Amino acid sequence: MNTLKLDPQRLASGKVRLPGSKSMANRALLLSALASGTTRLRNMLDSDDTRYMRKALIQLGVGLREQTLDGELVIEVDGLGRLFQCSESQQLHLGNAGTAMRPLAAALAFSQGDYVLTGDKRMFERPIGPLIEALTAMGADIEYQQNEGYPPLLVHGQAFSGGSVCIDGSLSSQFITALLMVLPFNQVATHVTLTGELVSLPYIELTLAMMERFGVVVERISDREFMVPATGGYQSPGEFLIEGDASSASYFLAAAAIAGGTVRVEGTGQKSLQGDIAFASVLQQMGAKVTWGDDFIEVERGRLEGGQFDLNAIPDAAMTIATTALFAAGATEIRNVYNWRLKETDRLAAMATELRKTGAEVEEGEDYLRIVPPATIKHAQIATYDDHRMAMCFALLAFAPAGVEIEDPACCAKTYPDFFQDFAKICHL
Ligand SMILES: O=C(O)C1=C[C@@H](OP(=O)(O)O)[C@@H](O)[C@H](O)C1
Ligand SMILES: C=C(OP(=O)(O)O)C(=O)O
Repeated sequence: MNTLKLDPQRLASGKVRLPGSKSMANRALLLSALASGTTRLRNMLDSDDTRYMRKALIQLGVGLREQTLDGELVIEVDGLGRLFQCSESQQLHLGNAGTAMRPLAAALAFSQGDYVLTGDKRMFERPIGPLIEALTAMGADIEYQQNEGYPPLLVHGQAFSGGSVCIDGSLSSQFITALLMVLPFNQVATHVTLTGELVSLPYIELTLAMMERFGVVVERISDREFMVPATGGYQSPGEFLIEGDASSASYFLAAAAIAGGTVRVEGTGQKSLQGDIAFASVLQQMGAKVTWGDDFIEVERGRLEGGQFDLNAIPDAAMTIATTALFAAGATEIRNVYNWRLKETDRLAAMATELRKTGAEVEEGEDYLRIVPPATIKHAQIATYDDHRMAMCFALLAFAPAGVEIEDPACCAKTYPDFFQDFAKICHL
């Protein structure tokens, strides 16, 4: 087992230019592939999740050209101006990338051809049933190859039928995102009704904002009803800049809040389309000092106090609050995060187990964690469960008196291959 030992650090300070947002990168790749015209995607993230998407698009016949300019990855995508059409059946391996599996399942359901969508073992445990039900109601023909409701999938491309659909958004917003992104290709405008207790709402806003940049304006009839116009597809905006990843920003901002001095992340800011910038507001509520710019966020240390936070809107950055809680006075309760259980690992169980190794007292509920920090954070060897965010959020224990050891640090490649190099740059003895 490869482990990374982080010796105890005294101070966090410096600037970090963030890698591109995974959520924006995979949406932008797919929208560009389907749009009419060529799109130049700036600040592309180069990580496992975006590589799965890129590779799949190439297999589906999309022309992608890569260039690195001053360290920035730029990808030019020759849009098809239609859905996919493959004469031979294609097997797409999508790793554990939810943002590739869900949107591609929807796009391929109404493309021509037969497709197998497969991935890592964990992907076979992550539900997709509510999306497949909605697609099927619109005419799709999709078979589950192993277990009902889960990938791998066998998709026989079909034409759309009908102009209205309901979709359950209580397990993942990605189902709604996936459905919305394919619907402009329907022959008629589609009335979409969202059912269930909705989760991760800012990601739906991100989808709508990005569809708009590609020429499709979805009408909001109410909080739960949308009308997606039948535009025949998307128009390339020419160039699209992928913002710095706001979830990745959370590790650096939390480091400053815990250890001081001042850390600035660049590439995202108060005008961001990403919901995870709200992480900085949670740090502020805990006592950190936050300064917002249009393209940066800066945090200075404050006296951190725990509290009760409903973090349903920012499930990814919420994991960073769980490790920050070890450095706060009093208990922290992270509420309304049931779908942590459906992600790279069962994050509620994994988080509770690993936090306890530090001496913290942790209560794990069905959809919450209550964390009481220990008097002194103990040295621990942290298991990471092939979950990039477990590896990255526990790096904060470098600011504990005895440091930390992180198992399999390379799993951070899912969204941030250079994370530990960048983290080392803001750590000071
Ligand atoms: O749409 C997206 O880009 C994402 C939505 C969220 O998933 P859920 O909607 O399943 O919570 C988030 O956790 C994931 O990392 C990215
Ligand atoms: C939940 C995550 O990934 P995915 O896009 O695979 O759902 C994540 O990045 O934390």
